[in-house]
Amino acid sequence: MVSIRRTRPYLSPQIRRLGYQLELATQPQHILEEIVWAKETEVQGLREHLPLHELQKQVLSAPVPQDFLGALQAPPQPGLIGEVKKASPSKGIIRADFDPVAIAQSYEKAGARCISVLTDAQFFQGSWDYLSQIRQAVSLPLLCKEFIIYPYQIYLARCRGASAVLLIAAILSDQDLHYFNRIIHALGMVALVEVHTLGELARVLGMAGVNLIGINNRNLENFTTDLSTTESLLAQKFPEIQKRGIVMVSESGIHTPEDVMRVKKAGVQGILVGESLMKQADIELAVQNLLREVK
Ligand SMILES: O=P(O)(O)OC[C@@H](O)[C@@H](O)c1c[nH]c2ccccc12
Repeated sequence: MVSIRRTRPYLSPQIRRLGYQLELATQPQHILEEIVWAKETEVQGLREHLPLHELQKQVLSAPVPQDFLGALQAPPQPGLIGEVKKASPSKGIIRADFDPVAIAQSYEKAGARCISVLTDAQFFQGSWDYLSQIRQAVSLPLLCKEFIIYPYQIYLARCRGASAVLLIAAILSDQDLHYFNRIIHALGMVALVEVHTLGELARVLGMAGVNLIGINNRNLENFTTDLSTTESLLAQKFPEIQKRGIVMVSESGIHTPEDVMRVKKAGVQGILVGESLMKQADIELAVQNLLREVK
């Protein structure tokens, strides 16, 4: 179970001088905590550059989002969400020769249903600009792959052309998850709510209005991936998920056509794949090969 402290614990020098023995680990305990602490500062900077009320005005003239959910519901399944990913904290640079627009166009040509765009600069070498650039170059629905901790980022995603926004259950309280999901829907988008444990899945299923859930196969503490995460979580909650018609996505660690069939059998309608496609020179060919058993 990964738990995070939403902000960096801070003790002023004056308080420290009082000499109480405060058992406070001031270093981040894992990568997710480190990323979320950095986001706090980043969003503060974004707000200074463009205040929320200005951003909200821009939303009014932004184009209507595409149907992300509909794209994943179309046969044959699972549909591919291809991720535009230059680097990650665990792998470093994944693709040195990185042209986000060209990559997105290859995904579209090869039959991906949606595209995931990493917007985090510090840890994934992504960019908010990639989202707008890709929006102009392809017609597929786009997922904003961000560490959302404020509604501000949701409005920004909508302005930059996203149709879906990632919400990570591990970093949000139930209240924030529910509230952010509602904002995303109110803006005409859909939330991909990401879980990686049974406890998180149960939390999310306890919430009304969730219609798209991603199971992350990556262990967030040691970065290993294991597709049995998708199998085991789905097996334990399948009747409820099916009854509610929730669209399920398997995320991370999908490398081969066999992997694709394995998560299909587990019951997902979509797959989110980055690294294994980004590592290959010809992305179009790589997608066609990955999806060759999907009929
Ligand atoms: O590169 P992979 O193993 O195919 O994984 C893609 C995607 O699932 C992964 O990038 C991801 C899943 N959840 C996230 C949350 C934040 C950043 C990245 C991610």
